Amino acid sequence: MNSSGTSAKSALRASIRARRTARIDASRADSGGAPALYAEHVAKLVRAVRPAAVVGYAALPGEPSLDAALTALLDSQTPVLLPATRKGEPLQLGHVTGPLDDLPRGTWGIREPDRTLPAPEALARAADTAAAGAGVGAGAGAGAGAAPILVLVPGLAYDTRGVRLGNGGGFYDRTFGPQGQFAGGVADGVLAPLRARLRFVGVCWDDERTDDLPRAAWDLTVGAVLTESGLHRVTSDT
Ligand SMILES: Nc1ncnc2c1ncn2[C@@H]1O[C@H](COP(=O)(O)OP(=O)(O)OP(=O)(O)O)[C@@H](O)[C@H]1O
Repeated sequence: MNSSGTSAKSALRASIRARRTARIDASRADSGGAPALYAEHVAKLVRAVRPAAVVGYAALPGEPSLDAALTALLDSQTPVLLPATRKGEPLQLGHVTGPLDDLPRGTWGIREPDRTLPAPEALARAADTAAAGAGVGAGAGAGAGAAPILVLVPGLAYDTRGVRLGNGGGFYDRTFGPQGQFAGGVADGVLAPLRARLRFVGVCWDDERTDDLPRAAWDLTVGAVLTESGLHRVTSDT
């Protein structure tokens, strides 16, 4: 991506962050039904996808909150993992075992699980645990028919092709993007089957869906975008 793409991204981030700040102020007056809407849409998605595990995120003020959605998944015994960030590194992931509000706050005040692993390892274990529970036999490469892993990806904006504008740290790109931790040759016997199970769904607000975002070679794209109004398929795979 050229420097005009980079500055276009920065300008867009600034305007979306300003709108999110205004949203926080507005929601103080109106307690808002958005978390319930996201919970409803996530529940519907989970019923359709039947994932072995769901990777969520613990929202900061202004971001769409998945707290109600993830709490409902935990109540129904669906394994939920949350990310932990370390500057300049791919995401780590850890299982949530108790109430989201009990989680310690890590970098940038984000609630993070205290026991985490690199994402490939964490997801391979989650997949194995789910397979053992279903009596299918362990192995991240449990191959065709293995249950997907749903990854709910927070974004400042998504375009109609599923291109994402993140917060600028590159965490999701380093982990799941085309040049990230899961990238590798087709001959990669461990990562390839695990990667094939990942289903990326972006999460943002309706007014953050846009026609065309600048896209860098490393940017993660998603297969659908979830907003307060529901699930939106992307137009084509990029
Ligand atoms: N696979 C990778 N390895 C190393 N650095 C990477 C990789 N992918 C992205 N980056 C770096 O991350 C930085 C941020 O990228 P970008 O602006 O696309 O982030 P973002 O998608 O908005 O952020 P985030 O995923 O944290 O929300 C860039 O400087 C980029 O070089």
